[in-house]
Amino acid sequence: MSHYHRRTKIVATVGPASSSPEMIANLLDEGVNVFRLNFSHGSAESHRKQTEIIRSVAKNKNRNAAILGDLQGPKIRIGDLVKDTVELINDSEIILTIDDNKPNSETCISVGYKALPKFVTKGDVLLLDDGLMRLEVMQVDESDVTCKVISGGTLKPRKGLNRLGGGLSAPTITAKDEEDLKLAIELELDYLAVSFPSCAADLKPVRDALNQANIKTGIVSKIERAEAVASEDTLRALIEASDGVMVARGDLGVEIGDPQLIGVQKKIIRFARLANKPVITATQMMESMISSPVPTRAEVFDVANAVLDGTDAVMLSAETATGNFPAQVVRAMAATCLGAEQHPDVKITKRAVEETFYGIDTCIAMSAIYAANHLYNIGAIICLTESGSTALLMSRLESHLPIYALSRHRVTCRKMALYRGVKSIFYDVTEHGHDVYRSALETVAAAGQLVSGQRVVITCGDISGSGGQTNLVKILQWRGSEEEL
Ligand SMILES: Nc1ncnc2c1ncn2[C@@H]1O[C@H](COP(=O)(O)OP(=O)(O)OP(=O)(O)O)[C@@H](O)[C@H]1O
Ligand SMILES: CC(=O)C(=O)O
Ligand SMILES: [K+]
Ligand SMILES: [Mg+2]
Repeated sequence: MSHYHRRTKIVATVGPASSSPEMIANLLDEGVNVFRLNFSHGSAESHRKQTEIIRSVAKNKNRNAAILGDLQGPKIRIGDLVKDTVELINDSEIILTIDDNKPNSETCISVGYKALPKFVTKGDVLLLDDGLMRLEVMQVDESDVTCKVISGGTLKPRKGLNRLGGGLSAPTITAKDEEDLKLAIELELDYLAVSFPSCAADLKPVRDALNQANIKTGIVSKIERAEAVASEDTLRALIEASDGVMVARGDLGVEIGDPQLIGVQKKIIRFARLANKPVITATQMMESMISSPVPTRAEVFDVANAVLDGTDAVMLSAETATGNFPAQVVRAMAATCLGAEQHPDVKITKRAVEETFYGIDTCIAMSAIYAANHLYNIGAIICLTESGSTALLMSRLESHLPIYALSRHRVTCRKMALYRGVKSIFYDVTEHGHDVYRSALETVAAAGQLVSGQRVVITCGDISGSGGQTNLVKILQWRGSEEEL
């Protein structure tokens, strides 16, 4: 009965194509673990309603799905255009202006970001619409930036503007973000993504607000600015100050260039795992499935590559928010993850062999994975966890075995939905008295995991239920529910 489970988690952005209870149910059935609400789109009321729908559908299905809110952040966008679309012709000249009194035309486009002329200089390359169009800065004066079109195309209103190499800075938390932060706290979202932080200090307003509200929402830092990856120390400190990170390839790719992004993705994932933080790989993973029922082979390999890099989760954006095939893309992604996870490199860990552990819980978590990976006839790893930290530590090491994380806190169960290889089950340890091990094994067996005779590695604290730290690892044999242990 023991079967292989997908370890890599799937984050799906909810939008007009996926907002109904029926579609949320479909997406859960196809394997979505985390739903993303993008605060760049939709009203507070729509996000409130969506949160309610996701929670009630997940509850009916007895699924621990997390919700991730994604702040808009200081994304620099062009303003409205003189027409629905404007053609940018190669080698022609256009002006980006911050002067609100200047009339828009096909060659004069307004930009709300007032610091633009201060931050760009002659020779800079500016990218529009996630890099689809390219401009070179020819001349800068007080309110106008005159550019030559290097690579033209059809421009739509309110598209993003980036500078190659980064450096277009604005405060990380905008007035809109402050409102959305309040909403995230009101809704007690499981995770909140902060857009465009350039260093650890940028997270402080969000961290302070969450602490003040005394809620467990985890901060996910979106790595999408050249500055955040310019130095390894900055990147490490940013990851350390976060509860998780996202490789936000849409903006990061246009700032540093796709050829650089290949190595940077691997580095961010490696640093996150070493810092014991979960990591999401995002954007254009199966982009063609917005309008096609099957992914391209290149997309399948891009998703697989992120899995082999060690990502906890892969993310879908417009594919599920506005695409024509939301359920099919989740199915294709799930199948791809399962395929990639067959690679021997991600089944056994080589990490930590020469590391010194400073915490007892870290040592227990690492020992449990090593024991499980090397023990004959083992069916599962089980951890009893209050905050989920043991499950997170365990999932930083590669294994082919499922980590069953049993917690009596609903919020812990939901947050663990993001961790690679972890299956969370709601289980109130305080109701099981002296028979905790047996009931824990029965719980996992009921989930369909264990075959009689298989061994199980289980970790817990000696005073489970009081929040005491994990200090015990035990190996037990499952002999079926009718017999004695
Ligand atoms: N809630 C929503 N309502 C309407 N459209 C949405 C919604 N969420 C996403 N979309 C659409 O899906 C596209 C891709 O989704 P995504 O979340 O990546 O948006 P984005 O604006 O590119 O992201 P970001 O805000 O991170 O820059 C968006 O450009 C938008 O057109
Ligand atoms: C997700 C996002 O914001 C990006 O990829 O840029
Ligand atoms: K956003
Ligand atoms: Mg972005």
